[in-house]
Amino acid sequence: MNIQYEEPTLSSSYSVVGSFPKSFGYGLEDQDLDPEDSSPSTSKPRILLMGLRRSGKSSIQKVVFHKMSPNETLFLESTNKIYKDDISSSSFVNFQIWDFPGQVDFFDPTFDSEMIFKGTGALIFVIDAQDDYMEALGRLHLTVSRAYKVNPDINFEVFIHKVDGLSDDHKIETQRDIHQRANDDLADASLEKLHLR
Ligand SMILES: Nc1nc2c(ncn2[C@@H]2O[C@H](COP(=O)(O)OP(=O)(O)OP(=O)(O)O)[C@@H](O)[C@H]2O)c(=O)[nH]1
Repeated sequence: MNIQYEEPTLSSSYSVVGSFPKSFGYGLEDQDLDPEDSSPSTSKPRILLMGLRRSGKSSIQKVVFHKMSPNETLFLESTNKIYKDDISSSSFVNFQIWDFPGQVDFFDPTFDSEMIFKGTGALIFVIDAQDDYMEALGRLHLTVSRAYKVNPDINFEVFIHKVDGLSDDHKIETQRDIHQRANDDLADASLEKLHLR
């Protein structure tokens, strides 16, 4: 099977990720660490990748930072625990990406939201545009409201992913609809101060 990713055509507050840069030239080292570990690396700036199962979180991380070809992402297995990846190509580029499983249960007592969200700079929520995104919107709302409660300084980014199967009109309509619904949900919960980008 051959996946073809097209260039992203939209750029606005809601990021539409339609293709992966071919090479970012980062020399990286994979790590599969326990999130509880207290090594000094855990104090690096941290970006969280969250979203429903199969939305494409690991693919984004592998293609952007590990030069994986988009076709190879077809064979990625589902992530079943938090996968911490050190991105440190120089003293200027030095941060961590935490790739979460799609089925994170925020109500599970072992999910330590304090530890996870306190030290986080940005949370990227990935939405599969080819899927029915209503469930993803519910999950987005739950995720950002939980994270905001712990750390209101987090930058929240919504990536509308897998737009390669959509027409240009459909891309714009999907982006507008997701933007509208996500912000309506926040307004309904009196969380207007929380800004999604
Ligand atoms: N059409 C299309 N498929 C994609 C794209 N990005 C990823 N995929 C496919 O989506 C599927 C799921 O990708 P993953 O990266 O494993 O998704 P995930 O969100 O990490 O999944 P979990 O670990 O289960 O939460 C794979 O078969 C990928 O090849 C894209 O931009 N377009």
